[in-house]
Amino acid sequence: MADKIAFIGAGSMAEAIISGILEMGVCSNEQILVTNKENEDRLAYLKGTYHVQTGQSKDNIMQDAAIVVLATKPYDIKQAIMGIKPFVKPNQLIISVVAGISTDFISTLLDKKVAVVRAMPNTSASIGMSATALAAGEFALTADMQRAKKLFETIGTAEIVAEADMHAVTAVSGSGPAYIYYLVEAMEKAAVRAGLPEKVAKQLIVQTVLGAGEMLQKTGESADMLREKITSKKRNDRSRH
Ligand SMILES: NC(=O)C1=CN([C@@H]2O[C@H](COP(=O)(O)OP(=O)(O)OC[C@H]3O[C@@H](n4cnc5c(N)ncnc54)[C@H](OP(=O)(O)O)[C@@H]3O)[C@@H](O)[C@H]2O)C=CC1
Ligand SMILES: O=C(O)[C@@H]1CCC=N1
Repeated sequence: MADKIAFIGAGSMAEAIISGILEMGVCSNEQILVTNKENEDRLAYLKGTYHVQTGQSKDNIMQDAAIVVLATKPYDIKQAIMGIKPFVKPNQLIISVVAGISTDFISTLLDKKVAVVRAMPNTSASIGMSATALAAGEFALTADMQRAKKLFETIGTAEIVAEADMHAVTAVSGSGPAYIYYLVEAMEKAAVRAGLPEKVAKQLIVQTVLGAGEMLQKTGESADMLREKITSKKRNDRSRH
């Protein structure tokens, strides 16, 4: 894929996708263009770290982009769309990763029959391990969905779902890594409290999380079956199977 990709929003999610697609060699650094609202330090950081093109001119950022990724917080999306609206071209593919914002809302604001795809990746995109769900907007054709799917498959897995399911996806896999990190934080604190050196505790916990994830994937066994193999019953409990 040699398309130029413009990012409207330069936060955690934009960085995770940028880092992932560069790592996977989807496109070159110069083919990634990034803008934000006002934070120049953030753009300088992204330019310095990933050697991507950055700037505040929405016109320049949008000019040759084949794909435009909307990556602002939900409460900023209206202003962000109004900022790029004059520069959106009919052949551009708009991909929004913004939680809770429908493709209809975006299309209505753009007031153009341009393809809009809603995506819900997660921050593991930065290491090529995102679980992404995609939903088609009214003007997104099968070819647009395939293009979006191909892009997100370079940074993990990608599933096409009904747009009505996107709220559930956001809770499950979009926010999913946070549940795991929260669990790890608690395990680390408990391990140190129980006397383990912090470094040893971290190593044991990370490997445990990795191993459990791989067990779920490789054995195909259900989570409750796998859990039961660990949570030994009392000696006289015969309900074990
Ligand atoms: N973080 C995550 O794990 C995931 C996030 N998402 C979704 O991705 C979106 C972005 O989240 P996240 O990256 O965490 O948020 P951040 O707050 O880290 O980044 C938001 C970015 O949007 C920019 N922005 C705000 N207003 C405008 C504007 N008018 N024009 C251009 N850029 C603008 C901000 O710029 P400035 O700093 O200058 O204000 C900032 O760069 C959210 O909608 C979220 O729901 C989806 C999946 C996972
Ligand atoms: O806080 C948010 O907006 C997002 C949704 C998915 C993960 N975090």
